[in-house]
Amino acid sequence: MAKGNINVSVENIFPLIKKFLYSDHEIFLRELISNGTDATTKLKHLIAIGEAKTELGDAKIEISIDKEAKTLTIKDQGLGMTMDEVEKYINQIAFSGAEEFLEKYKDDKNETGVIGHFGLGFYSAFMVAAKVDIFTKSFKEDAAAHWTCDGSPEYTLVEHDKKDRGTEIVLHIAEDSLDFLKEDKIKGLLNKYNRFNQVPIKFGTKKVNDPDFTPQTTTDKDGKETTEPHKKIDVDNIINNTNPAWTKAPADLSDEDYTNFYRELYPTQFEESLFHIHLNVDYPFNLTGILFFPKLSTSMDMQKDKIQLYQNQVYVTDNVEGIVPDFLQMLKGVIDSPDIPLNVSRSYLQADGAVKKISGYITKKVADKLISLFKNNRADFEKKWNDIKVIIEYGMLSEDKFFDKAKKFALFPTVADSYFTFDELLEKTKDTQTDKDGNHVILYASNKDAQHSYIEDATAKGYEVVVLDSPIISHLMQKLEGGDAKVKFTRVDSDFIDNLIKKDETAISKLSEEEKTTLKPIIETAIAAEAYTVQLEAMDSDASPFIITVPEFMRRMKEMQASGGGGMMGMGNFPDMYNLVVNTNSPLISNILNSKNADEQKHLISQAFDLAKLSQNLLHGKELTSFIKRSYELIK
Ligand SMILES: Nc1ncnc2c1ncn2[C@@H]1O[C@H](COP(=O)(O)OP(=O)(O)OP(=O)(O)O)[C@@H](O)[C@H]1O
Repeated sequence: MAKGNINVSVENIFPLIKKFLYSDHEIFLRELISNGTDATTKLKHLIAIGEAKTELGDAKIEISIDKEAKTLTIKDQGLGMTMDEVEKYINQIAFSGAEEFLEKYKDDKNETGVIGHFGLGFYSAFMVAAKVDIFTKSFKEDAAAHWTCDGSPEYTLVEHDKKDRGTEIVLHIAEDSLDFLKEDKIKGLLNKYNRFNQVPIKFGTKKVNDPDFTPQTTTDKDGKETTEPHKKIDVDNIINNTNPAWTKAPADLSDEDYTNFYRELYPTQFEESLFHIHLNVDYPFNLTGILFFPKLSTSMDMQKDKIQLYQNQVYVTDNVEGIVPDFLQMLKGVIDSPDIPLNVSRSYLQADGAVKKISGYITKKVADKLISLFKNNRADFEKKWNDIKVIIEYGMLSEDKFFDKAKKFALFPTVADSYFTFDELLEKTKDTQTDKDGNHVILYASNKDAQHSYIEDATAKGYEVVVLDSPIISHLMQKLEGGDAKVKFTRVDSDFIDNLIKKDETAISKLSEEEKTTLKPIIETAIAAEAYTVQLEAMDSDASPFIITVPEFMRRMKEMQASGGGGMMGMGNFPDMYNLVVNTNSPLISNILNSKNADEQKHLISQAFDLAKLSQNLLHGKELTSFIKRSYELIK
């Protein structure tokens, strides 16, 4: 028997391991299963190259709980260890690995940047165990070994009579970690970390129909048929799928396989995805995965279902910040890469060259997929546009390379449900919508219903009005305008129709300059205390007498500030600014001007002003009530 001291340079490493990131205690199971998985795949390799003369058999990893003995056992049928190997791998290598890991992170408890925490390895067992036994038998001829350690730096290592190949790790669960003896707890952990593990994991048994049994159907004297119940048998309860879709070649998968995988990944998500992108690269880094464009939904499940990061089919985290570009974090799916350094802080991750390349590769694959969808089936792409536009618009804003590609397929739907790319839109509108100064004006509405009357005026003139309603659209407009000094986006209600796109013809005003000077203060007084700038304009006599407009520049700056930076500082706090455009050619305005009765004048102005407000959805509360009262009076 060998007794020894694990080479301790940190005074006592075990209390430290125990304290390490309290909430992460559960990772011990993932670490031990990973060791068992490595041991199994290593053996498979040795058999394949003829170095191990044994059969792999139905090698699996078995997890079992003994509530009475208070033990949790992880047993594999991998290559096992000889006595010498235990000495080398567990007492020296594993220990120095754990030591190095703790040295790095012991002062880092609050550093949320550490993701994954891979690398603590075998000694993470001491986060939950008061004592650990290892029983191991190598595939080589040597005798089996029994190593035990109770959390002090002392261990014992003796021969053992274990006959079957592989390693059995028995954790004597500590009093403060008894939770890990509960089946549901272990089931939950296996499902979280290991449901796509490369080697099958058995946890208990389950009852299934006996395949060798055919239930008999008998007919009684009344002719009623009864079928006997199916005979049940106990089989291993294998908790994982060792060949998830992302590990297969895209050519071997049908659309249905992808749909099924989406369901497998997010069992509580009933909405299907819009389309998928299969990632598969082995140079200059290794990465596989499948990303799904979800149907946009506000349900909580959707927020919960994030992209999951795996390393060799072992779950690491669903925080992919830094690895997946920000704008694609709304996607769902899986990324698996052994090349992502996981036990490093996030700031390091973002500076890491390989990780940057991964992020760039993902962006490029997504853009390529979108281009092919757009080219191959434009009608379908148009149908999906509403669900994907926020992601694409966000991407165009945040990644210049993506902007260049997406400009070719980003769509601008019109109020009449036609979909144009930006270039098509410019081409379609360049003749009709270029003003006298050569500015090419793109008219848009943010809400088809609320801006209905303005849209009507614009379409009556033969203008195209596009519907742009994403929260970040004002930033994107700014960016698109930046690309061409002559292109200007203008919302349909930002001015009266003739001013939206100024043409050369000047309308003749029915009112003289003198009449205008008289009219303006009358209106200003009647609408006093309101934040409106009165603007007299000669318009078509059939056009509305009063029109409320919201100047484009001020509104857009406010919107940009509200949706995160980009606007002018402090603009977000400015009150809304409105113009009241008075049509001096409207017969009603002549009536107001010619009325000798001040009360009647005020009455007409209030009624027309309220109607203008109503068409901008600005009439609320007390004002709306008195408008309704006044209107009923009129029809009495
Ligand atoms: N179940 C096992 N079967 C065979 N060898 C094992 C087993 N568990 C651990 N070992 C040996 O002990 C070594 C150290 O294990 P440990 O988990 O501490 O580190 P690691 O697996 O090498 O790396 P990581 O830090 O990524 O876990 C392993 O490299 C392996 O050689």
